[in-house]
Amino acid sequence: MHTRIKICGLTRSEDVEVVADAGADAVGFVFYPPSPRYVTPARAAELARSLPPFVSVVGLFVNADADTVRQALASAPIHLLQFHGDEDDAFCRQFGRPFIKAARVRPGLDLLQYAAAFPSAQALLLDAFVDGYGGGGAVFDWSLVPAALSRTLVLSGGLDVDNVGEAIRRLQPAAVDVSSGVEAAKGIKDAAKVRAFVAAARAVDL
Ligand SMILES: O=C(O)c1ccccc1NCC(=O)[C@H](O)[C@H](O)COP(=O)(O)O
Repeated sequence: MHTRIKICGLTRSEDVEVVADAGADAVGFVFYPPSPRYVTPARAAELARSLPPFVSVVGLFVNADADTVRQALASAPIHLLQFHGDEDDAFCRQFGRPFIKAARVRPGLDLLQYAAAFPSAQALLLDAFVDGYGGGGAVFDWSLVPAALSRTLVLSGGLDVDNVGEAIRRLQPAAVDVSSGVEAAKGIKDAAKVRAFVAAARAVDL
């Protein structure tokens, strides 16, 4: 099984190069202005020029209006949309692009019901429930993920070099996603942490 790796919240071209060189499968750009990792779509387009072919670009939104999403799609080479707020399936699918929907996991959230509400999603991204919607560096209780959840999953939330292997072994997600765990500061990736995280995730697949 080959677990895909997404590194999210990139803001610098040197970090884009480090992440691609480390072998990540996707990079995420945060189009949510309150985030310290926020970049404009025009900046994301500049950063994406540093990418080699076959590295996916994920555009992340939180409760954006449809025009904002459309303008981003027109301005940057976004391959996959990620909706991380309170969006519903109809809103997410209107752009005619593949999308992943984030669930902010906490006790009491019925993930089977949540998944059923997003039949159009290519995958569900399971993240911790944190202030500011995401990027919190917090791990949620992985035992809250029902074995019956038969959807393509991206595991996220507080992953780092020390727990990503266990995360993959326990939940066998299609992909893992990380931001804080590979940073020196919010939006500033640490090259050694990036490389160590990718190596730890890849080691499980061997
Ligand atoms: O990264 C952010 O700043 C952010 C802000 C608001 C909504 C979502 C955000 N990030 C979404 C991601 O996909 C993160 O990689 C995910 O939440 C995991 O973050 P972390 O726990 O810091 O690894």
